[in-house]
Amino acid sequence: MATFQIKGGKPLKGEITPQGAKNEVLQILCAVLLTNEQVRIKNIPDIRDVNRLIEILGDLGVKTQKNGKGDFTFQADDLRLDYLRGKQFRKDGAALRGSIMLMGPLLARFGEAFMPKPGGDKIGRRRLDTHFEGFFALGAKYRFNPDEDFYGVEVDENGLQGSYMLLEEASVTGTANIIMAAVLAKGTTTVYNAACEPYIQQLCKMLNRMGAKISGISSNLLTIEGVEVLGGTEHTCLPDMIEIGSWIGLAAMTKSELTIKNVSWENLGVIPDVFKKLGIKLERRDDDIYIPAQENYEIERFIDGSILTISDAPWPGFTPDLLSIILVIATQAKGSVLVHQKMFESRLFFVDKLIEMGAQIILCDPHRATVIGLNHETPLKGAELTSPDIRAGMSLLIAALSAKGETIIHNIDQIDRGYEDIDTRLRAIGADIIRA
Ligand SMILES: CC(=O)N[C@H]1[C@@H](OP(=O)(O)OP(=O)(O)OC[C@H]2O[C@@H](n3ccc(=O)[nH]c3=O)[C@H](O)[C@@H]2O)O[C@H](CO)[C@@H](O)[C@@H]1O
Ligand SMILES: C=C(OP(=O)(O)O)C(=O)O
Repeated sequence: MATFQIKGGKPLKGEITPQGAKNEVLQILCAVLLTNEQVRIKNIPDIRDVNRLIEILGDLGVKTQKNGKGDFTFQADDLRLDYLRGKQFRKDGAALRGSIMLMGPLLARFGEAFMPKPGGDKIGRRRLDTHFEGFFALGAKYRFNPDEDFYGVEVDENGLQGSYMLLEEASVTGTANIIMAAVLAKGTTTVYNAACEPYIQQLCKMLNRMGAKISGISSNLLTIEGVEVLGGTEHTCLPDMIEIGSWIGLAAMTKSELTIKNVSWENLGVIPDVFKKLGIKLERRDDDIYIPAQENYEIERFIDGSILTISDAPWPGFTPDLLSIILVIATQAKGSVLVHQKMFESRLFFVDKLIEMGAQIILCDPHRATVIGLNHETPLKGAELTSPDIRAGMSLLIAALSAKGETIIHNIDQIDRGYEDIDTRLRAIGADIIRA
């Protein structure tokens, strides 16, 4: 398995263009199944999870044509649905989280859908109740008694029927699945407590261009009037906000001057402000983020003087996918912060590795860690580490680039799952990193 060898402590400098958004493109790719016409998608990142989903679509019979870098045309006009019942799909589908979103479009268009228990990061329990409760509200039933590893749902000859649903939680992939099922259902579906991340907004806008009738986009109350058929379209994915946050963190930790190009500011929500609360200076320059080289950054306190807490929440709250990055940056800030990861149970355990590198962190419980910043007075020191999940992996990479000495990171497949060509892009701005 590949590793990264990093010699840290060097300031970096230059421009970075963020890749297309992983979690958006996974939804958008599944939506190509909703029409037999061509769908062209641009700004697709060349990362492992996305490439796997494109392969699954190909095995399912979707015609795939590459027009250029990150630019593909798909056509789902002649599918091999038996692939979904075979052993190969059990293996392929289980390799990533995003494949669960094949279910909604398949159910809507073909009346049945199968799915192995999806993969993705091992960051605690990742239940699927919202997805299934949504399908059941639209009239679907289990095709067979679900076992732990394989699910099947179907709908009778009357097809899916629109209905009202109040989701138990604002699940991102769950909401995407329900929307993709409901666009072809008979009648009107109302989804309250819907997730409303830019990923979901983008999906809804694309579906409307295909002929769907979705209103309430960007709110948590969606109204979807079912239509009989959807047509082709073109779609361009947003820049990846999680990658943008990762670059901000990297700049601060390594005292680097970076410009992040074309970030789509209006889709970043609270992300820039949360980094500013850690004392990081960043400027809006047109649609870019400019981060000057900074010797220090000081964590703010709450107005009453108490220690700052940064926690995750469904959009427009702060995304859980950036908390690991926040945690690593805080290790070299001036001041203290409590990082509270409310959604996932096992995402903070990687702090052990940062502690090994010399960070001052107290893991209070699986959801909360207090970080006492070193104010760049004592650098982290190089270590041999294994990347446990995609965002912890990127955080360790950032720690390594700021650290004194050499760090080796194993299991970098986890990082490649979500960050395109990361070592080449880092070398281009001056990092000393080798893939071995
Ligand atoms: C492929 C993809 O798009 N993955 C993202 C998606 O995963 P995914 O869609 O799997 O995550 P969900 O939104 O379903 O839920 C994530 C976790 O948060 C909990 N939860 C969720 C909503 C809520 O209101 N309260 C609550 O506690 C869930 O129980 C679960 O443990 O959204 C997550 C939450 O932003 C991100 O971390 C993942 O990167
Ligand atoms: C948790 C993540 O991904 P996935 O849902 O694909 O595991 C992530 O992108 O941070």
